[in-house]
Amino acid sequence: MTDLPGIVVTGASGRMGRMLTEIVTASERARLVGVLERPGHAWIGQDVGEAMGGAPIGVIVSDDPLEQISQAQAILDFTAPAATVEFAALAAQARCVHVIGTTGLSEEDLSKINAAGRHATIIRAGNMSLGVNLLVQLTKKVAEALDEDYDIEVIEAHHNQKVDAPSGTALMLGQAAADGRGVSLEQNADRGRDGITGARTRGHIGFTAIRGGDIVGEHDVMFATAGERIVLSHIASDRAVFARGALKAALWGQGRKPGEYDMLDVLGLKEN
Ligand SMILES: NC(=O)C1=CN([C@@H]2O[C@H](COP(=O)(O)OP(=O)(O)OC[C@H]3O[C@@H](n4cnc5c(N)ncnc54)[C@H](OP(=O)(O)O)[C@@H]3O)[C@@H](O)[C@H]2O)C=CC1
Ligand SMILES: O=C(O)C1=N[C@H](C(=O)O)C[C@H](O)C1
Repeated sequence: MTDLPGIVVTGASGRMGRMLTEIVTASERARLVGVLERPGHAWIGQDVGEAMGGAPIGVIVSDDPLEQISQAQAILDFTAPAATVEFAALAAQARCVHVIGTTGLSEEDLSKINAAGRHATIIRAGNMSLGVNLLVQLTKKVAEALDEDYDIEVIEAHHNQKVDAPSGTALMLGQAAADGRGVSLEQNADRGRDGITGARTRGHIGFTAIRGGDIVGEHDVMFATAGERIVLSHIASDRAVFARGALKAALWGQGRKPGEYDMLDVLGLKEN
């Protein structure tokens, strides 16, 4: 029992933090050794099971990331960019696995995470579900097969509390489309249309973000041309798909050398 990898969940009271805490607690392949929230949070010092409205599980919510991470084999981190950069540095110190689901990371954040990857095993993806990672590979293949007569549009929908747009998943799908086409996403992305925009630029990859209610996460990649449209689609209806993917990544990362990996590595979907 005690040789199971010890997992710390960050942002425990968040939508994903709660789901991750439940999934790790129920797992027979890992043990929950710590949960984190920010200093001053109402949950600090409480048993996380009770804080979530259930029975105690013997894990107390802490605001001390250094102490928690130093006793763990992996951190599951779905929080916010500033927190994730801090946790990556601590994961590097502790030489452990850092599974990053946080989206909305800036180039500066990414370069700090990359530096942490010299000592930590970092697995980062804007979406940890099997379905979306398959969709990424399908998008690349369809984009490879079609020319610029097909306009590519990525449409995403999320709940009304989401703070970043386009979603991390939409950016993964846009990147896959750009890779399939052999072009740079930065130079071809069309991320905000408003007013007299002029006609669509041939070859651009468009992004549209819908925010409403409690939508968990929906993504379409549309290839539209005169007379027909192909739409590749994914709907997440339960956050458990992300949490299960994150735990799978943490287990896959055990004993893996430091560096940066993604879910395609974990799921064996990466093409050479
Ligand atoms: N890759 C994937 O598969 C998925 C990624 N995500 C991403 O995960 C992130 C979180 O999403 P979601 O759970 O919906 O967001 P929530 O806002 O519900 O949860 C985020 C949690 O992180 C906490 N937090 C922020 N800073 C710190 C800190 N310094 N120390 C400890 N805890 C901290 C927040 O606390 P407080 O409320 O006090 O700020 C909050 O509890 C987003 O970036 C989202 O896009 C979501 C789902 C799937
Ligand atoms: O914030 C969310 O909720 C989600 N975020 C991720 C993203 O930005 O793509 C993944 C999922 O779609 C849910």
